[in-house]
Amino acid sequence: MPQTSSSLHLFADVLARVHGACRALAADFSWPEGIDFSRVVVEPPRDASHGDMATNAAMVLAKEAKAKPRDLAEQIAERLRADALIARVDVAGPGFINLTLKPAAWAEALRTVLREGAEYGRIRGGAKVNVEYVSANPTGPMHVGHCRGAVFGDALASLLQFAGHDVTREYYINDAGAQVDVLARSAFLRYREALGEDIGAIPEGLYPGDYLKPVGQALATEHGDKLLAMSEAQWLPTVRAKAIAMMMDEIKDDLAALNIRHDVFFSERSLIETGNNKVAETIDFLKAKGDIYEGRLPPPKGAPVEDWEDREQLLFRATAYGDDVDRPLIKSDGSYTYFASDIAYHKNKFDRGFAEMIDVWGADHGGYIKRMQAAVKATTSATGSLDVKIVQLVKLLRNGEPVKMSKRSGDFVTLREVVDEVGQDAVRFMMLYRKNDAVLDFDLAKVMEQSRDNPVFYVQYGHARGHSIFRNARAEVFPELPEDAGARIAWLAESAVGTAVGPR
Ligand SMILES: NC(=[NH2+])NCCC[C@H](N)C(=O)O
Repeated sequence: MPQTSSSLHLFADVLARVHGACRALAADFSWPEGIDFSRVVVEPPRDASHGDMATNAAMVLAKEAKAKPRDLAEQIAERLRADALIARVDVAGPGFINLTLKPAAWAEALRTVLREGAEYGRIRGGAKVNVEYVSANPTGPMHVGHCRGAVFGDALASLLQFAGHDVTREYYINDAGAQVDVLARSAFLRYREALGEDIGAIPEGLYPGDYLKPVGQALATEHGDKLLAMSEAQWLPTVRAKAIAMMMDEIKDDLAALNIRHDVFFSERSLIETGNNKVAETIDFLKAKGDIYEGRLPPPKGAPVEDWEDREQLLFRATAYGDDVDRPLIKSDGSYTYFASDIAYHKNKFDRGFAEMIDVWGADHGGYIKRMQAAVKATTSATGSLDVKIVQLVKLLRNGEPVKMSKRSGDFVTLREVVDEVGQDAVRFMMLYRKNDAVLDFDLAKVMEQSRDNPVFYVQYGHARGHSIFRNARAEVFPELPEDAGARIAWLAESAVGTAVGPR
């Protein structure tokens, strides 16, 4: 993505200075060509008393620079000490470098924020980005796990959009696998129930939730008892289509309750339409490139692998693109693997103009990342990129106790139940409260409390306190500080705020 920031972030600025120091050393000491500086980071130090920022530069570059991390750190530190922005440089531990900036650097950063106002953070010349998130299977209402991916993906898309990218929010509907046939059979049972039959307990292996009752009723209204006379092969496509449509309507409603709206809903089934089979096309495309072969997979070494079969089969050469094993494309029953369709799907995104793709997936998809990235590399000749964000599980609690399943869904607590109970804002806030890759505790009782243990309340409290700071400033320090927010920002940008934040 373009990096032409109008207001270089202070951390990015300091990182550029660290890179500069390393590049100068590379020239002076003739380090080998092509050293990868991308692992160098500048972050807040773990302990604030160590300074404003810390960098791992010496630690990650030492090997290639053929120096001891500690010695290299001293050399980098020496150069950074000459930097006008930096007040103090300390080498710590095995070779960390701690930096303290001059107060003027922070004051200038604040002034930039004030000057740019609501435009702060935008870039020029954004890219077309596709963010795929939620993509929950259309087999029932969404649960709290989906909720986290939904909010995270939506916030990420909004952020990219604000920054200046041309963002498309997309949902992949998995409407082609075995699970939607199970959905159809479950709905058919509810249809018989709606016609007055006593269906007894829902058999093992079918979806038990009450949410399929309306589907059964709708089918009965639409078809009367006509479907009863048909064979399963005859009624299944009709029942499946109806059930999927009704599930998707429900999912869209649930998402709307969180103020989430996707631009594109992409059907997996549309990829394998007769006469327009994108999966077959993609397989041919990869075959022509030499990325597909007939072969046998070695038995998995560690834990059992779900799709391993000891047979000669069609394989994608994923190992040529960074994956651990080659991957099956066609199952023993002749149908495509989930992965085969997904390759065609991502190729389709690329063909629609999205070289930048981001997928937000649930915690159970961790093992699937490498193969999908390999496929994107292969189908786009490495001109497209796929970034995958995994969202970890949410532990739903009430006063510290795990919340049990709900009746409506048959097993899980639905997203709707949670939103209805605590409201959209609290849900959205809590879903972003921890990093996406850390497990999250979400206590339904706590988010309603008026206490400092409740982060939702605490942020609102912080907002109120922020206003009282301006009120006090006006009363005691700057009587001329405007009350109107816009005028206040303009005044602060022009004022001697540098002296106000610096040491006196
Ligand atoms: N392109 C993808 N594979 N997206 C993720 C799909 C997630 C899948 N439907 C699930 O519910 O687990």
